[in-house]
Amino acid sequence: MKVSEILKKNEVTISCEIFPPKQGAQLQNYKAIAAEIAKLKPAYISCTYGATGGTSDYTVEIADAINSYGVPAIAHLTCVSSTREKVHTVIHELKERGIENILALRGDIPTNTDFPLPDQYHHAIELIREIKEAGDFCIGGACYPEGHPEAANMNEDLDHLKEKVDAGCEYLTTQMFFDNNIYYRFLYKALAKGIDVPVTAGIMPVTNAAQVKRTISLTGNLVPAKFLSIVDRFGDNPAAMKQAGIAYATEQIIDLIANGVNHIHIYSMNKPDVAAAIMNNLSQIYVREQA
Ligand SMILES: NC(=O)C1=CN([C@@H]2O[C@H](COP(=O)(O)OP(=O)(O)OC[C@H]3O[C@@H](n4cnc5c(N)ncnc54)[C@H](O)[C@@H]3O)[C@@H](O)[C@H]2O)C=CC1
Ligand SMILES: Nc1nc(=O)c2c([nH]1)NC[C@@H]1CN(c3ccc(C(=O)N[C@@H](CCC(=O)O)C(=O)O)cc3)CN21
Repeated sequence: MKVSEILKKNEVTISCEIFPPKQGAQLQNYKAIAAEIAKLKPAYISCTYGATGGTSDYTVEIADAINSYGVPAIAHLTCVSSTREKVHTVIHELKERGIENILALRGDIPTNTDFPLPDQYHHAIELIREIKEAGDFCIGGACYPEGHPEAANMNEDLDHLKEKVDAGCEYLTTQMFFDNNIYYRFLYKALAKGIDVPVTAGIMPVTNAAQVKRTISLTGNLVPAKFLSIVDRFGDNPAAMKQAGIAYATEQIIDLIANGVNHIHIYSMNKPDVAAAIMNNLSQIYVREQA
């Protein structure tokens, strides 16, 4: 099923995100993680492409497995560290396997190579246009409520975002944020630019202290004082930090839904227990059909 169809319904959706195995890791274990998250009945599950050391070779496999568990899959696809040939091969594989949803991304710029390489991709929009040409996919894009760290300013970043939507992005998913006001302000600015596709709110449950550093380096964001005091107080007590991180994410989600935001994307990242705890906290708020 296309994610654009799911997001059209006037109801709350909660989705999850996982990453593929690193080279040499057991694919079967990652499929088992996907199956566990699928049991929670999220609206869809997305699988990253080469992020965090996971290898892009397995994204198609994992997306296929997600679909087989009865949950719509989104395969991420990044282009900046890839050749056109490789990208077209992956698009072809996705089509063959009946994977209808692609999150079209530029991707993080590798630190060990020169950028830009001649004759290669520079921005997500080039990938969006090529996917659109290649078949009947539902295409999503990324957006940055605090501005992309490489963007000169928010205004320019939003102009590029509008171009991505005009090129065929049917929905957008946000970079993680820890203060909902940042998301609300972003929605107003995006609307003012004429960006009127659904913008799913990306929530990252930070359940250990090491993730805080990782998150700041991924996003270039500041984290609010309220969040930092949680890390300060509970960072070296893993069980307490996990509980506090789950509560923080739950509270963010409840505030979003209470204020009319229907679509929440949890960066659950291969932690079925964390995804389950949040879903359980929302059991009367996000009610799904029983199997
Ligand atoms: N590997 C994965 O699965 C995921 C990766 N990401 C990350 O998101 C980040 C960037 O990806 P996207 O948002 O897809 O990139 P993008 O190409 O849309 O934007 C990246 C930067 O380039 C600027 N830009 C965009 N189009 C432009 C144009 N035509 N001319 C000049 N400047 C332009 C933007 O304002 C922004 O600063 C990366 O850091 C990526 O790795 C995000 C989610 C998942
Ligand atoms: N700049 C950027 N690059 C990305 O790849 C990316 C984003 N932003 N934002 C949205 C999602 C979120 N991503 C994430 C989020 C969290 C972890 C994370 O916490 N990783 C852990 C565990 C990794 C492992 O077990 O291998 C880590 O410590 O790195 C990784 C990728 C990938 N995506």
